[in-house]
Parts: sequence; structure tokens; C-alpha cells
Amino acid sequence: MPMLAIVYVERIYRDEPFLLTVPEGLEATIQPGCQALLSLARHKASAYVGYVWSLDAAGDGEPEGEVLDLLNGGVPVLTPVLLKLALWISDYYAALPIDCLSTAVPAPLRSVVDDVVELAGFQLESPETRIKSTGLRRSILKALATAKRLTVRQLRKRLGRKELYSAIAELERAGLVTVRKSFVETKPRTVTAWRLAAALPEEPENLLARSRRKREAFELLSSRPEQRFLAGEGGISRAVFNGLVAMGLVEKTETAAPARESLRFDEPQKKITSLGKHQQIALDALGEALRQKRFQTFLLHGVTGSGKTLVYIELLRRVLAEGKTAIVLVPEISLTPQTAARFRHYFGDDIQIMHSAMSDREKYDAWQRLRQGKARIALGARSTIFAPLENVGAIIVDEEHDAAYKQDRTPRYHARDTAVMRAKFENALCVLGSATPSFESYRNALEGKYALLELPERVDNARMPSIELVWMPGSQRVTPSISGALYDAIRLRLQRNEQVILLQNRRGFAGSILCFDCGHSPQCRHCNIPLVYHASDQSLRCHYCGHIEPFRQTCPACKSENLFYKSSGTERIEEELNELFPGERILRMDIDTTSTKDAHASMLTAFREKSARILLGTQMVAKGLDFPEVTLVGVLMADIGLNLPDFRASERIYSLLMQVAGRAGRSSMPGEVLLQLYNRDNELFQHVIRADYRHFFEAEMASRRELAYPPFTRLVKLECSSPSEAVAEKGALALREHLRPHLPEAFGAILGPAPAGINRIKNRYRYQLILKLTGIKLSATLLRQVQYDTLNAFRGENLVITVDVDPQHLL
Ligand SMILES: Nc1ncnc2c1ncn2[C@@H]1O[C@H](COP(=O)(O)OP(=O)(O)OP(=O)(O)O)[C@@H](O)[C@H]1O
Ligand SMILES: [Zn+2]
Repeated sequence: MPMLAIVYVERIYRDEPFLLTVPEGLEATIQPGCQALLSLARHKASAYVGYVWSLDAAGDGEPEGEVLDLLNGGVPVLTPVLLKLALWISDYYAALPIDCLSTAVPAPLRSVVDDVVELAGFQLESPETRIKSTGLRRSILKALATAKRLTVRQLRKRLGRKELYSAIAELERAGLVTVRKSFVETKPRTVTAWRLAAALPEEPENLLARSRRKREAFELLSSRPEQRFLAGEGGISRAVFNGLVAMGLVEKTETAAPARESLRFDEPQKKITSLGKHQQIALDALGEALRQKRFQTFLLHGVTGSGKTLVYIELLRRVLAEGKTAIVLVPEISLTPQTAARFRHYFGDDIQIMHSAMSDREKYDAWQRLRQGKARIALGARSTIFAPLENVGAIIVDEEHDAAYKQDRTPRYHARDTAVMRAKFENALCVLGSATPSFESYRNALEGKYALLELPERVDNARMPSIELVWMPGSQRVTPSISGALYDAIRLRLQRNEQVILLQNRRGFAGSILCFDCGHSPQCRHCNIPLVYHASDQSLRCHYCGHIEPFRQTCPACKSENLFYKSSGTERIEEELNELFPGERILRMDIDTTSTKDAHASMLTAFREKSARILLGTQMVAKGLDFPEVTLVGVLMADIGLNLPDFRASERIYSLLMQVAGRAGRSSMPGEVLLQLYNRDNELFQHVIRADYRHFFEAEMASRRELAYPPFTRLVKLECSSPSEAVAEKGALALREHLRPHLPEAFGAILGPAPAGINRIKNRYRYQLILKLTGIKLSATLLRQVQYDTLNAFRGENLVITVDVDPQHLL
């Protein structure tokens, strides 16, 4: 009887795996987690890629196709734990198993079409003496002898596809051929930069008399003759650079683009002689659990600046000393180059930093380094939870409260919760760290499900900053958005040559626009949310779908010119600051100024070197920054975002404000925080002033309990969308009818259908149902069944249903 394999197949959207026969030649190598090339009886013509779940020789039922070959040299691409984890995600988040399995394998590994095979140098002895010769192997060598280099696709055309990869892998192991992945590089390999010309013409000033921009640019370049400037750097445009080149003052250079993993941010690392008392207690507890080699989850609740990173680093050293591996998750790696630099400093090549800006080639290489044990620590964002490491000793989730851990497309997994599951399957430690833990995690800690470790003090006797509120409507202002109090505080820091961080939780020049005469506020016609005014190109833009229209200075409804810019973005604040502090360099950090590669890191370097003393930005400036000379943090509109229709709004704003406040006073110099707000009725700010997380948690939990929100209940969001509003709504109604019999009232409620908070995105209307579950879990099978039943009734009507278990946003 032939061997049988149970395989999940890509691009086939059904719940069950396939039963496939395994050819004799592969029986010895095939194992669970292998990536297989296969053919299905139903679709003979094309080859599919799949993942071997198990080898079940006793399986009954009719085979539905056969395994043709094993990819990745026969080495499993999914470890046994990753297989289990993917199936757990599929079950918990109600997603198809194949979607979860392929999420765990990086894209460059899944593209198999362009592998290139070459003969490995000159062969003296006949190949047959070194490996068992088969007809296929001989044919491959023969084909390569004439063509020198062939893609696997070309070989397949000539030789058929059965066991081709395996035969090539065998030849590669014997050193007869080399195989490499070829990736199409879409990104440019060189970058253009400009620097001062080596030889300058006489009296360059004369040439520049007529252009202020060119003169300023030339002065800047002259002040740093060694430095190469990129387009846009120092505010100098490509056109200005080229103008200077034409005059012979500047030269243009092309350099190889630096490796993308880099995000080179480096800073001198301070020597730390010993751990603080609380750090030591936490580390001892972690070390003890590590020694016992058992699964346990810890919540490391440490105030801002309490030295959590060092606890992670010391734990990782012990993990490596035990001969184990580790995973470290951070919310967004590009936003935390300081943290990444610190880890790189301690672990060098033993740590593999995964970055979304990596090219396919780099991602592929990084994955192989981890798979082959050449790097033992993987550090990166959300998807790093699928790092192909074996023998994992610890998984660390830094800033575990961050919403970026939730994936917003299928499968909608939460990396923090997935980390806990992986640690469980690995029999490893899981450490969740934050100054403002998520309510879910803190509750688990209080109930004893997680062990609570606390770092209640800042390191090195630094004190927590003082926090004060400035109620704008009752305060004197120096500009429309800056109060006298904040102005004085900034001026004082500049006099003392200290540094300031300012947060404006919104991008763009001004926010949405309101007509004073008729009350009209222009909305995106595709998304029904307010358009945002951008000064740089006089446009109105939608921040959901990107729709742009020109701004004409008059109200589109009544033509009045009496318009009010409801709130102001970072650009506007920058202008006000320029007015107040002429000549002071201001670093503005938001999506618009950090879109080019390394812009973010170079701004942080400038701030570190104190070539600027004011850093102004969006949420980006709230995350993890550690600059000892920052003594003032100002928030321009602390109450933005509180009126969103989302039950987590308070929790989010609290954590944003505490995080940004935590950037102040991290060394011996005391820190001060000023929060400007427009609506002082909200209780939240009393909690912010007290900076007592526990107190805030308890108050907020009381209201969550009353309204039956998580963590007291579990939510599932079902969204129906369609270009037709009627179909979206009817779909949601039908879905509710299908669900109702499965949800007895005692176990939960179905809210809706209601239009989603943003009821239209990219021309699709959205209606949602919210399930509040108490004490039951709806099985993935059931959730999928009701989806199918509903969709069946709407064939041809372009209805799409998405399921989001534990949604992070209800918008
Ligand atoms: N034992 C120690 N002795 C002296 N300095 C320390 C010690 N531990 C950590 N530090 C330093 O204290 C600073 C703050 O540490 P770290 O950035 O790890 O804090 P954190 O808890 O992650 O804060 P946040 O939540 O605000 O990011 C760092 O500059 C770090 O190098
Ligand atoms: Zn839009």
C-alpha cells in the first residue's frame, strides 16, 4: 500500500486537508511541516503547494491526488509547534487552516517558480561515483552541462515535475549543483546623494546672489563638506541640488543602497554595572521559571523608564546559556530603533532583526539563518511570532498593550495571545511587558493566571515626571494652539539647553474643516469620514482611502469663505512654533516626514546629538524613546480621540498619555508634563494626573463590567460589506438570523446590524454585528457555517463577510 499524507493546500479554499499518495522516492524524507509540490486529481493541469500535516498510512478514504516533490530541500518549513500553532489560530480566530499555515511561512519561501540551478564548478570525477545515480539525476546534470544555468521551471518543462526538487536537493547536498533563489528586486539598488564639490569656482556667492534657496542650501552643504545629502534632506529639493550642480558648486553621487535591515541607528551604550533591586527580583523569578523548564506567563508591569529592556536582555543571556532560543516582539520595529540597537549591541550576530522594509532576498536569508540555528534570537514585529526556531526557551512581548499586535486582515490573530500559546506549546516562558498593560493581561495577572512582576520605580533614582493639565478655553494663549503655560515651559528648557518633546495626535496641516455659516464639513464621498486639509499641496485628503480633492478656500455647500479648521495637525503646530521660536530647529516627525527610508532614524540621531532641541510629532514620539535630556513633554490636544465610538478609547488615550509623559525626566533632571485639553469633564484626566495605573484600571473596569465589555465578555465582530448598501444591510440581517439559534440569551447578545463607525470604505458599504459572548466560545466550524449559509443566499451580489474575533477596534 502506498504511503498517504494529509496535506493542506494553498489556493484551495476549503476547510479540510487533502489525502495524497506519497511516491516511494519521497517516503524516507517526507515529514510533517514539509512544503510539498503536489497535483490534485480534480485539477490535473496545475501544480499546487501545500503543507504536510501528518503521515497517516492507515488513513482510509480515497486519495485525491499525489505529492510530486518536496521543497526547501526536504527540510520542513514548519516546526511541529508552528503546525500546531497555525491550527490553533485557525480554530480560535475562525480562519481557514491554509490561510493560517501560509501566514506562518514568509512569502519569499512560498514562491518557487524562479529557483535557479547551476553546475557547481568543474567536475573531475564522474558524478555517479558520489551519489546514487538515477535517471532523473543524470538528466538534470546533462541538461545543465549544455545550458550551464536553468531555472527549475525550465527543467520541469524538459523533465517533468515528479521529484525534481528532491533530485536537485540531492545533487546540491553532493556538491554537484548550486541552487539559489532569484528574487525580482523592485527597489532601486543605488541612492542619489549630493555633496559639496571638491573644487569650487571663485567667489561662489556671486553665483548665488539671486536665489535665496540655493544660497541657503549651499551654506548648509559648506558647513558639512563631508556629508552626503539625500533629496529632501535639510529641506533641499532635488531641483535645488541639480541647480547647484549646474553651477559647479555641488556634485552628485550614486552609492549602493545600504542593506535595508539596517535602519542604522546607533548610539553609545552606557555601561550598566548592576541591576536595580526590582530588576533583580524580576530577573530572579524569570530565571527560576526558566530553570524549571516549564510554561509560565509573566506580566512585567514596569513604569516608564524602569529598565524593562535590561531585564529582557539579562533573561535572554540566560536563555542562550541554557542552549535555547528566543523570540522578542516589538510593536513596530521602525519606530523603536533605539531598542533594536540595544539588543544588537548585546547579541550581535546571535540576533536576527526582522524588518518589514527588508527585501525578499533579505527576508529569505533571515528566515534561513533562524531555521539553521545561525541566529538564536529573532526580534521583530507581529509576524516574528512565526520565527522558525526550535527549542524556544522564552518569548518576550514588549509594549504588550499595543494595538499593532493585532493583524487587520485574515487571519486576524493577536500576536500577544498567539505568543502565549506558542510559549505553551514550546514549554517556554512568556514575558509580557508594559508600563500600561492591556486590561486583558492585567486582569489575568490579578487572577493569578499570569505571574505579576512589578518595577514600580525608575532606574538610577530618576523620579516620575509631574503632570499638569492646561484647560485651553480658560487659558491665555500665545498662538491658536499653544497656551502661555506651555510657551513659558518650552522657553525655560531652551534657556537651559534641555530638550522638549511635543505630541500632536493627528497629522496634516489642519484637521477637518467646518463652515461657520452653514455648518457643512466636507466628507470623503467614498468613506463618509471628514476630509483632512493638507497645506503642502492645498488639498483635502481622506485618511482611509487616500481620496484627494483640491481645496478651494470656500465652503463647497454655501460658498462662504468663513471656514474654521477644527483642529490642527503637526504642520500647523510647526508653523506656530517657528513663529514663537524663530531660528530654533524643529524636528517634525509624522507619516509625511518619515516616509523615506531612514528619515526616522536620522531625525532621532539629530535629536540625540542635540542639533535640535524640539521634537514634535504624532504618536510616533510616544513610543519607547529614551533621551536623558528631555525634561518637558507637552501634549497639544490631549482629548483628541476620546469621543471615538469605541469602548477602548479611554484605555488607549490613557496609555498614549502615560507613554508620552514617560519620555520626560528619565535621568537625574526632573521632568514636567503639560497636557492641553479642551474638554475637562472627562474623568480620565484625573487618573492621568495621579499616574496610578491600578486606580485607573479599577475605575474603568467597573464601567466595563456594567456594560458587559471585554475583558468581562468576549467580542466577535462580523462585518458584511457590499457596493450596495441594501445588500450589506440585508446580508447582516440574514447573518443574524442564522446565528440566533446558536446563541441562547444567557450566553450572549447579538448587537446590530448597524452601519460600521466608518460606514463606507473604498466604495463598499459596511454593516456590522457585534457578538458579546459570556462563558461560551462559538466554534470556528459554526462561524464558518453561518457565513457560508448567508453567502449562499446572496450569490452574485458581491457580499463579503469578515469575522474578527477579539476585535481591537469597533469602528
Ligand atoms: N540597572 C541600571 N542601572 C543604570 N541604568 C539602567 C539600569 N537599567 C536600565 N538602565 C537605563 O535606564 C534607561 C531606561 O531603561 P529602559 O529604556 O529599559 O526603560 P523601559 O522600562 O523600557 O521604559 P519605557 O517603558 O519608557 O520604554 C535606559 O537608558 C537604560 O539603559
Ligand atoms: Zn475615503
